Amino acid sequence: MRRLIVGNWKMNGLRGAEKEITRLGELLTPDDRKRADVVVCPPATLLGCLVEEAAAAGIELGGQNCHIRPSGAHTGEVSAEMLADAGAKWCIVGHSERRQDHGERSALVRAKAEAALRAGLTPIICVGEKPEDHEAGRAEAVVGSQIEVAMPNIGISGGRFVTAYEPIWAVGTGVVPRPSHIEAIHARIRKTVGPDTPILYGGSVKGKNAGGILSIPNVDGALIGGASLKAEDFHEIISARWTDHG
Ligand SMILES: O=C(CO)COP(=O)(O)O
Repeated sequence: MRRLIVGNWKMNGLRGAEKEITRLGELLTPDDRKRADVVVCPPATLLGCLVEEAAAAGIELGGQNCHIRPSGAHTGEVSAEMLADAGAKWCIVGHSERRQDHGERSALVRAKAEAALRAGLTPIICVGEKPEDHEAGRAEAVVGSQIEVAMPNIGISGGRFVTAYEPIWAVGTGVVPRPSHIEAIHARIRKTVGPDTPILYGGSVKGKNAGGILSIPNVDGALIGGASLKAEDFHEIISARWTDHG
């Protein structure tokens, strides 16, 4: 089965980043393209600059966040319509850095996912437990309730969405959960989202561990931070060998 590999550049990238996209396009082999769909989510300021290079490289673009309204008096915000207008096809919502830094809760994340759907974008809904929840053995319960609340109304624009499990203690730390942990949480998410919604894993995915992670049952792709910034590193992940779990 094809995997979905998404790069989240976070607050990184200035003009000139086009060359990373072009380089990635050069690195992707026909076999890579057969095995994976590739999406890059740069800062909103770069979307317009990267559109041509991304199209030439066969890569889709996404936003990293959106407002719940299409337009209006919301200083400093970017709407899903604006992201779509700038060339995005996807939008990350509910990333743990937004939940932590901006107090976003799952009900707001759901409203953002629905706004993305109304704008014709595919939302990538992030969930994941804090270190203290993990240590207390509450990961499954916490993630289960996050996804139950954040899941959009299926009736909106066909309702296609993607989920991403990113345990906060694994984001940017170099620590990766045991495969059995990832498997258990993905199985819990699957129960809520059903068989057709891709579930990505995110948190310290690198070229070296990507094949193993992408071989875990119910891991349909990966959401990558640091290792998506350089085309070579990102390509190492996309070209990793995984085994299908049917
Ligand atoms: O937050 C992430 C992707 O959204 C994961 O970040 P890292 O890959 O840098 O751990």
